[in-house]
Amino acid sequence: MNHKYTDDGLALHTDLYAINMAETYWGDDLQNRKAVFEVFFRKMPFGHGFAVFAGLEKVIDYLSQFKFSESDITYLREELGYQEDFLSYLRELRFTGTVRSMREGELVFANEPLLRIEAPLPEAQLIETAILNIINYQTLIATKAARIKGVLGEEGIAMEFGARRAQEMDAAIWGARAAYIGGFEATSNVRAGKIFGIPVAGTHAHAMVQAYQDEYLAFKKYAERHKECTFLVDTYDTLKSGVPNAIKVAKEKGDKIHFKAIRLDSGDLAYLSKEARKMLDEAGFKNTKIVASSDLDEDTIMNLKAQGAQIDQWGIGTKLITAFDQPALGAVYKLVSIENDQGVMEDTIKISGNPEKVTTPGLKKVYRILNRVSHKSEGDYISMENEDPEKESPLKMFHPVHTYISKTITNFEAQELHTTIFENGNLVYEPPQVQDIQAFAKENLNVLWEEYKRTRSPEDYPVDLSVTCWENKMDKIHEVKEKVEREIGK
Ligand SMILES: Nc1ncnc2c1ncn2[C@@H]1O[C@H](COP(=O)(O)OP(=O)(O)OP(=O)(O)O)[C@@H](O)[C@H]1O
Ligand SMILES: O=P(O)(O)OC[C@H]1O[C@H](OP(=O)(O)OP(=O)(O)O)[C@H](O)[C@@H]1O
Ligand SMILES: O=C(O)c1cccnc1
Repeated sequence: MNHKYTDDGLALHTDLYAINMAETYWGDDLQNRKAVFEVFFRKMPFGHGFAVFAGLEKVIDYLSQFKFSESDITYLREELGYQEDFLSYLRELRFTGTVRSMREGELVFANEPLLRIEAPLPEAQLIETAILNIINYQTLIATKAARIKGVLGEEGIAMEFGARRAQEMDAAIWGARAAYIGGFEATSNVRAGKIFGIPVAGTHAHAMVQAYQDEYLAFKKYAERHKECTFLVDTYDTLKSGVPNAIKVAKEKGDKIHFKAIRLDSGDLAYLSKEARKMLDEAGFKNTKIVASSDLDEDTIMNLKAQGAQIDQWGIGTKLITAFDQPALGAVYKLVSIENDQGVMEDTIKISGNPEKVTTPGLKKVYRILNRVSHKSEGDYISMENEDPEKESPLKMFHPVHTYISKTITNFEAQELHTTIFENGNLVYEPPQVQDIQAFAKENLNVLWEEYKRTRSPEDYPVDLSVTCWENKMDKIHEVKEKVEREIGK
């Protein structure tokens, strides 16, 4: 650790190039030039049919506190050689922009703006890394949790057990919250419980049985101090020793304890759970539940359910908290509009050989098109800022790349998905409690057809552009191409 500078702020939680770009703009007197950036991802994570947006609360904290501290300024001066006049500018810098965003728990899809940031150019540039860092991780984990919960259904209780395997402490904390947003019932992470007010749950480890070197004694001692008892039964031999010892202690203690559950953490979880269930039932403990853990994910859970495993509660760590099968969401932050020398906003575009990677220029809005008859979503619709899809009936929806895929909607409601979070630097949004966010995410699932919710090969959910938005994009592509040709010809 470099003890020369205190770590007392988050403004330096950025990539060096952002500071160098900010310096370039400032040096060119562009520090008040308005810019608009959008955050979006290009591919659905885990091949899932929907993603669950999370991270906004942390983005709000970050932007509210955005400020270079004196030690940040000293570091930039002494170690990186930035000049005094630029440092004076940075010292005074606060976030003064306007942010429109999806709400946490919203169902989101590839290629639609999750957040829109309108701010003076250097400010907007400096905050890119932190915003992506937050949204990429939390949305990924909330989506993975929703995917796992989708396989478990209402009756399968999901507990987040990942703190020890998470990519560092912040990931454990915010991952626990994201998992809760995605539908998990509890976390084993006590600090996350304290910070966010989410339910905490847990059992005990093999170490306790090893410490007593006697399984019966370990369970008995635990039961002397705890009314609620879940015994881990696989330290020596699940069926010959673990389950019988748990039953023995529960019988001896009678009403003094609540024999809540046993936990299985190794071996054939399907077989062991079925056998353990029989033993518990025969001993009169029909209400005692079975918890399973051990490298679980949605595939293993599906498999175990198909085998008739008698598991009521699921402890899920590594594969959830590290988003094991897809460790990055890949959300990006792209400039869509910039003020010109005359003070007029001009749309910008980033061209790519891959048509799916060409950005969509301009200030836009995102709507969910709800069919008034089925009450299901027809897809999301991205329009230019000044358009109102409800004024268009019938509404033409078409695939933005394969334009021949189209449909016409008549009886619909267009629900705008973005909410204003900051207005000229002022926070105008009150973040909801995480319980309400979880309920909101669950409720949102009602508008999706089942075809988008299945774990394997879900249908592609439509994210379409309005005709005006699409034409604007095509015009911009031609404009940029012509300009490049002209430059080459010179
Ligand atoms: N019946 C089953 N069907 C499919 N997968 C299962 C079944 N039972 C267990 N599994 C999964 O198989 C893997 C078993 O891993 P492994 O054999 O490495 O360890 P283990 O049995 O848990 O023992 P230990 O923890 O002592 O290494 C885990 O991912 C577990 O979730
Ligand atoms: O398998 P995961 O999905 O990551 O779930 C968390 C794992 O953490 C614990 O194991 P660990 O070996 O760390 O400790 P223990 O002694 O409690 O089993 C627990 O028993 C689970 O197996
Ligand atoms: O409470 C448990 O059983 C637990 C918690 C974290 C990791 N593994 C298990």
